[in-house]
Amino acid sequence: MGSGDTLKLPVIDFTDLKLEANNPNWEAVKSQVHKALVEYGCFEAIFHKVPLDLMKAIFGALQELFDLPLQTKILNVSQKPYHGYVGQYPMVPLYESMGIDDANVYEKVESMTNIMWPNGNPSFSKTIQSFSEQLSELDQIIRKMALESLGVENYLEEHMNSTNYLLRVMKYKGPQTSDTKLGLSTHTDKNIVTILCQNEVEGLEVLTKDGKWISYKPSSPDSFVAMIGDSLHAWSNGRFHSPFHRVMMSGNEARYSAGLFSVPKGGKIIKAPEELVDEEHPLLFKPYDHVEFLKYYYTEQGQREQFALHTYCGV
Ligand SMILES: O=C(O)CCC(=O)C(=O)O
Ligand SMILES: [Fe+2]
Repeated sequence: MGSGDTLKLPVIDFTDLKLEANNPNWEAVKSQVHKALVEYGCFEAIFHKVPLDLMKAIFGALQELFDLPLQTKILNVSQKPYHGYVGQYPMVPLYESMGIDDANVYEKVESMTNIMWPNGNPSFSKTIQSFSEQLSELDQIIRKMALESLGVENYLEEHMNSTNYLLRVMKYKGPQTSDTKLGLSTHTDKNIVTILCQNEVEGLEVLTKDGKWISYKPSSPDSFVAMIGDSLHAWSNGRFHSPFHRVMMSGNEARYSAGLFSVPKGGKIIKAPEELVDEEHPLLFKPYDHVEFLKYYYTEQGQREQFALHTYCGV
């Protein structure tokens, strides 16, 4: 499995598409989304709603955040596993990250900001909140198209209301060598949909179903990576793929990235709609609670599993 140079993620243009307004391109883009989610579980989205100065501001804010002393950063703790500060892991020494729960809600962001900066930092809060809010429209467009394309749009409202937004921000130190070093280990995301963006330093790689690594290279300044997580894989009864991916780093420069994760709320049971279960598509996963699954995933056994969800609740 070498890194493929010629392979590329599908690119899908969301220009002028809105959640609430009709657009003649909706159907055509929807079928591209469907195809990409079935074949790759992932694609590059061109989405202009996040202005370039907000993109610049977000990477400035990330630098400011990760420049704080470690004693301060570890004060960002969360009840949910992997939602707080993560870093200083011997397996991935270049990596650190922080989670901001309900990042599209100003008061929620502000309470996290005030832990990091006891005297407040409203411009940080505003940047994080507006970025998350603007980008959440892309998440909602993709999920609407995904459900429509499966013919189960009658579940849309329930599906949308059962999630909240976690913004995870990442810093990967440059390894100070031209050799390639592991930034973040191979994994699948556990949530519904992830939307990623990065500063000018590349490193994200996505594994195809037939075992080839695609190195992601954004084709425009308005590019994001959209990716399916295990929850939507399970909910769609396997129709949509959730791809393995990792981050590989080389060189001197730090890589900053941000991911908007739509995450099932605690207590919500993930269960494939009956319309998606039939003789040809037998049920793949028993209904499960996402937060309970995460607790299992972050145990020692869960961490050793390549397909943790299969072991946890596979039929
Ligand atoms: O930094 C990236 O581009 C990827 C991060 C990632 O895969 C994750 O946080 O789940
Ligand atoms: Fe990921």
